[in-house]
Amino acid sequence: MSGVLLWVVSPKENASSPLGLLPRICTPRRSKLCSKLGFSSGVLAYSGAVANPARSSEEKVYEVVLKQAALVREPNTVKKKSLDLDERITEGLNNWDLLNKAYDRCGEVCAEYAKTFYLGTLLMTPERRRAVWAIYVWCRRTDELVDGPNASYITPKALDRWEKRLTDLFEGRPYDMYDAALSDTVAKYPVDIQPFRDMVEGMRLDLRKSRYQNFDELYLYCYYVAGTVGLMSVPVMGISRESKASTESVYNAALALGIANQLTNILRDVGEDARRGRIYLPQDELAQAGLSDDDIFRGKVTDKWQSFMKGQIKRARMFFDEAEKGVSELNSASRWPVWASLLLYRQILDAIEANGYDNFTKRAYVGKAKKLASLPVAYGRAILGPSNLTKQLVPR
Ligand SMILES: CC(C)=CCC/C(C)=C/CC/C(C)=C/CC/C(C)=C/[C@@H]1[C@@H](COP(=O)(O)OP(=O)(O)O)[C@]1(C)CC/C=C(\C)CC/C=C(\C)CCC=C(C)C
Ligand SMILES: [Mn+2]
Repeated sequence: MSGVLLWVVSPKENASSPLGLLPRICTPRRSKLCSKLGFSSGVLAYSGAVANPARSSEEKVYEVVLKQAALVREPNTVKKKSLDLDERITEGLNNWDLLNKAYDRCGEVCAEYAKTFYLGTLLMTPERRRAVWAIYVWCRRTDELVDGPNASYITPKALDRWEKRLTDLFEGRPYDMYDAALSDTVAKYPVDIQPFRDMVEGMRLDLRKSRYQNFDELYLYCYYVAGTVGLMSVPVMGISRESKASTESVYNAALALGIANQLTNILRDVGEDARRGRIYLPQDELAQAGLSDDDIFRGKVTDKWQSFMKGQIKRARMFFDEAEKGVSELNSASRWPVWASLLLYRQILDAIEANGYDNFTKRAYVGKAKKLASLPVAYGRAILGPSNLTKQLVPR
């Protein structure tokens, strides 16, 4: 995989170190829009937000949610050029063969990097399945830019080039096979470029920032790198025709699942991140708990650490709870992989608890037996259709 990423790194940039600190002081506020925004008050309460004229991250992100929901309702407003494959990759093949091959390759990458998820996608219709693979591969490649073997060569300029390439593929000018698959997907489904751009923004943030002052800042980061995945996926996975939920509420749930996954990822990887000089925990909450960066670097499990971790885990679970409300509203064939991924990822939090909150030296993981046991549970939930409890606010 890393080979296909090298193009964004110019030889000149190889020499420079991309890691630097540029902390940004954010000014969150506890929004009255809380319930309207679809965040449980408990979730917001944890953000430690105070009255302030600046918009909170939740509000900024909610604007994107509304935009995505509107696109699904009015798909015709999205005008995309048809796929115009580059000569470099069309030579000797017609577009049809090429596209099938491109999607197959996406499936292979997906199977290699995320086996359980890949198996889940096999339950989806062939069209949807390959579109999800194409999105997965683009996300994985984007993440690899800052997390993969060539990460130390990645500069903001390289990310600018990656974003330019993204624009090109949305306009029907894919650069390589994987891009060609995504280019086709975004032409077929009402997928907007904004969440993709925002994910690249998250990678920029990772290059320049290694501390988060408060939960509002961390929330924005989690949106960029993971909430975006939820917003990208819903138009492809589809909302059930029987669903009476509003489109916004489904997108909100998708966003919440991305945030929950990322928060869990962060809590699992505290030790690993600290060894790279990174602390993805709200600084103000650490201070309130009587903890400092040095405590994290020392990596000793103390009473203070345990009680801090309990609060962080509680918040991550709230986002999972928020996400649960939307899964049943998805198309029936998409529900099982999403339930499976939700149940599996959430169990990482249980594993952190079972490790006595030692996420400095122990890696929390879900064992094979538990993974297997979760699959029929996910299936059971997936066969239950959309709830009748939510009111349809807008036609779909
Ligand atoms: C069915 C399903 C899960 C679909 C999503 C498929 C998809 C496009 C996944 C892309 C994931 C990806 C490669 C993201 C790049 C950034 C990243 C790596 C984020 C972290 C994922 C965990 O990966 P890992 O443990 O390998 O992390 P390391 O890189 O090793 O540190 C994240 C924690 C976030 C992933 C976020 C999601 C999968 C969002 C899921 C939300 C939905 C699919 C929406 C579901 C809809 C409703 C209504 C709930
Ligand atoms: Mn990663």
